[in-house]
Amino acid sequence: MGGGGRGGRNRARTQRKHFRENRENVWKRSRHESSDSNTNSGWEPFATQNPAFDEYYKEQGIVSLEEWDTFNSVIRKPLPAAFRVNSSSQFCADILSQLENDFMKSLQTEATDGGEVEAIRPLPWYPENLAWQSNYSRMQLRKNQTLERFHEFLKQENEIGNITRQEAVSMVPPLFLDVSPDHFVLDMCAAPGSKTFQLLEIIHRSTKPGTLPGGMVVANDVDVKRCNLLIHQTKRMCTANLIVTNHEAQHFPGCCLNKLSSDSSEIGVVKEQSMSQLMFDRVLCDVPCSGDGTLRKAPDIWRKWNVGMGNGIHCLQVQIAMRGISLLKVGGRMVYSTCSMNPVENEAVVAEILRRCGGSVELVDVSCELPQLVRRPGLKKWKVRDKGMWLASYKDVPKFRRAGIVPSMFPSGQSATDPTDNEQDVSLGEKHENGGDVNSENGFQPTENPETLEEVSDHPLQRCIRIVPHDQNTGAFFIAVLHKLSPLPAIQEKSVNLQRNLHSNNEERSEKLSNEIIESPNINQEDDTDEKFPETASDTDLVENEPDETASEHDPCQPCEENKPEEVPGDRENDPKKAGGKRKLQIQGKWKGVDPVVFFKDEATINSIKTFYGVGDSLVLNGQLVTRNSDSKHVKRIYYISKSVKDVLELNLLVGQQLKITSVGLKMFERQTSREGTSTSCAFRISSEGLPLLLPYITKQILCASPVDFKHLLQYKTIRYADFVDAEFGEKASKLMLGCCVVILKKGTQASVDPIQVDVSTIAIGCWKGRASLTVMVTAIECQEMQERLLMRLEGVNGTSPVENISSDVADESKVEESNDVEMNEETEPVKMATAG
Ligand SMILES: C[S@@+](CC[C@H](N)C(=O)[O-])C[C@H]1O[C@@H](n2cnc3c(N)ncnc32)[C@H](O)[C@@H]1O
Repeated sequence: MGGGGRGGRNRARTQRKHFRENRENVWKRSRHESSDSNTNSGWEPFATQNPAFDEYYKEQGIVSLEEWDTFNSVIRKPLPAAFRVNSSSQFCADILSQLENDFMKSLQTEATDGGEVEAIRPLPWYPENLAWQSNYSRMQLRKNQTLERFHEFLKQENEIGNITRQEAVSMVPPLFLDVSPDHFVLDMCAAPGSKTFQLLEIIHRSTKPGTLPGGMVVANDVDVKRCNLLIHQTKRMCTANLIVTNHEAQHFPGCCLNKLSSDSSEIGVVKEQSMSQLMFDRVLCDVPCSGDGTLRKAPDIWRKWNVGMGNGIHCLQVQIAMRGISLLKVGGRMVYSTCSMNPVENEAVVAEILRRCGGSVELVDVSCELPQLVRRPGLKKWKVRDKGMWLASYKDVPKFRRAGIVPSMFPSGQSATDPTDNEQDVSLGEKHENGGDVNSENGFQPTENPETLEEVSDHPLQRCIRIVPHDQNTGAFFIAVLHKLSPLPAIQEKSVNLQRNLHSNNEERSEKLSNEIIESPNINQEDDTDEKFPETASDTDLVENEPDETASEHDPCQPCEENKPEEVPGDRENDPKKAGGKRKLQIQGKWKGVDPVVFFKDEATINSIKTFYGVGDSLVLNGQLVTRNSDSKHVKRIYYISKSVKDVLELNLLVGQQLKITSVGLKMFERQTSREGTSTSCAFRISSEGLPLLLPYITKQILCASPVDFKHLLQYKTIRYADFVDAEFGEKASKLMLGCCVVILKKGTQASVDPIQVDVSTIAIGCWKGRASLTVMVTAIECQEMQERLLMRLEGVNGTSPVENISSDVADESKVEESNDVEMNEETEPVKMATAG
């Protein structure tokens, strides 16, 4: 528990609108143009012709000419809908059983009339049958009435966080990352967050109730609005092991603690710092790209596609990947991936990483991993196209184009000024085929005829993975797995030192900061998810961009990318010296646009919470609670963070808040008020996200209800004490303290007097104990979900439907109170109370 599918709250509607606009749903715009939703024919609402695309990819040989027609027809068909069951959800087994025993059969009969094609099936390469693909596109699911029940199921479970809808091939990179629950993982370009969610599922996969994994995920994206999408997406996971940051990935801070700062007690945060540098066991580098692998999902790309898209983003991709490698621990694994088919964005970037890293990084042969995933080897030769010309080597690039077309785009990666320089890297490629073994003895020789002589890389690029749409009815994807064998070469070290100096400067600044201020979420609900072709972005909020340790002064990629540190004009508050003193910083935090968050250490409040709910010392609260308000008397929400996140936040403080954190922590407590007044002893209620983690530690304000009474609570939301079927339960409830309490569903033979025991199957809800009645405090959708799950479990036990009996037990519905005596007082995230009826 603590991580696992209970979110999807009040922002869902706004965010859904947001999602409707994005690439996932782009086929939908064509509704008026297409009348047939049940077949794949008649699905060409967008112009899906682009001669430049055909010419480019035919020449690059990404598929053989014999396959071209099949490839060409499949990429014009809508993408089948795919989704994944959240392995850390409490209801994972129930959902899998529902898919296998109900939907697999019923959809087959209803939708395909017993036809041969499976309506839904598990993806054979995904572990434990967790990922599924339907034979229908998302739009078909929406429009076809016979599929309505299944569509509703997908929507509800997705909103709750029990499943995640995600393109099948997009699930591949996190699998190759080989993540363990104790890993520190960096997701460099993370929004909108489908892979982050998947990483969190893996991190949380074997977590026991009331515990948290040792690892954590830092999910970063340069785009603030997309960060908000990411935050919304990952909220469904209810995790305390995530930090969301907002940086240019190529300048992601290293948070390197120099000696001065580790000895310093002036900022008084931690004397014994467990980390001295932010390094990761795993890095996911799912970079911005031209996105032509998603043509089936986003047919608008047909119209926009041109060769400049891949060429224009190559350098940024190299820089992000190199920053990723530099933040990777020795022995760690990094996955580089794109949803593009273009070798300039794929193999060329991987080859450049290998060149820059010397022998310190190897491209891993993963042919034995996920054996059921159909994949093709990476290319060893390709060409670059620019301004209507095919270029076989850098030498062919006209001088005036050399700012945009750089050597690393070519298989040799060489500028070819000195043929002897190239001996190690390239060979004559006339006779070589992509993916085959290459003899590199010949060395590179400039040629006058690029049509006949091609460069061929001698890096083992065949170890890269290409997934093409017609192999297993998916989108296209590119994946390369890299292993860091040793620290990066000396040139990289030089830049690390430079970076350390900058950190010292930061340290001076941090002396000016008050204790414990960290950056915080500033959840901005502006509605814009336009997942357009990502441009080379610059983070204008970033005032202290570090030098890219991987981009040396002679970085040939410099011309196509603005990567100079940018000072925001007039951004005085980011500089303590200019900001008018300490007080201002305390209020605003370091980063423009993000509210300050503080470690919450108000002992009186923490003790009141512990006493009220009977939480003992076995749950560490001290040091692992954060808020967004430095005035502890007016804190409204208190967030819980894992030990791993705490360590990173402390390090971040010590290094002068290099991380611009937009979200952190699991909302655990919220200030409570009621029209009836509240108990004076505790001002905070337990939030529904925090309940699973807290549940095993609660010994007071907790009751066990019979299935009948539990169901009534979900159904009627508010029940007077005298009206519970189990009178003893009603009486016990009436004797609780006024305020928040927890009701758990009694199991089988369990008697009311038995001590409450919690395990993974325990179902619990937060309630409000009023003067005359008990009211549930969960959202309408959660109530609905829980009722359905309960129904299934109870039906499963007896074979009959005890729920029908339960219904008949409702002697007098008029007894059920309509009123809701709880008043939610939160500013931005009021829990929408389920209302009776
Ligand atoms: C392919 S998408 C990532 C998809 C994401 N990994 C997922 O699975 O949901 C690329 C992302 O990179 C972000 N991006 C673009 N330039 C960036 C940069 N310089 N640093 C960090 N992120 C960047 C974009 O905002 C976009 O969200």
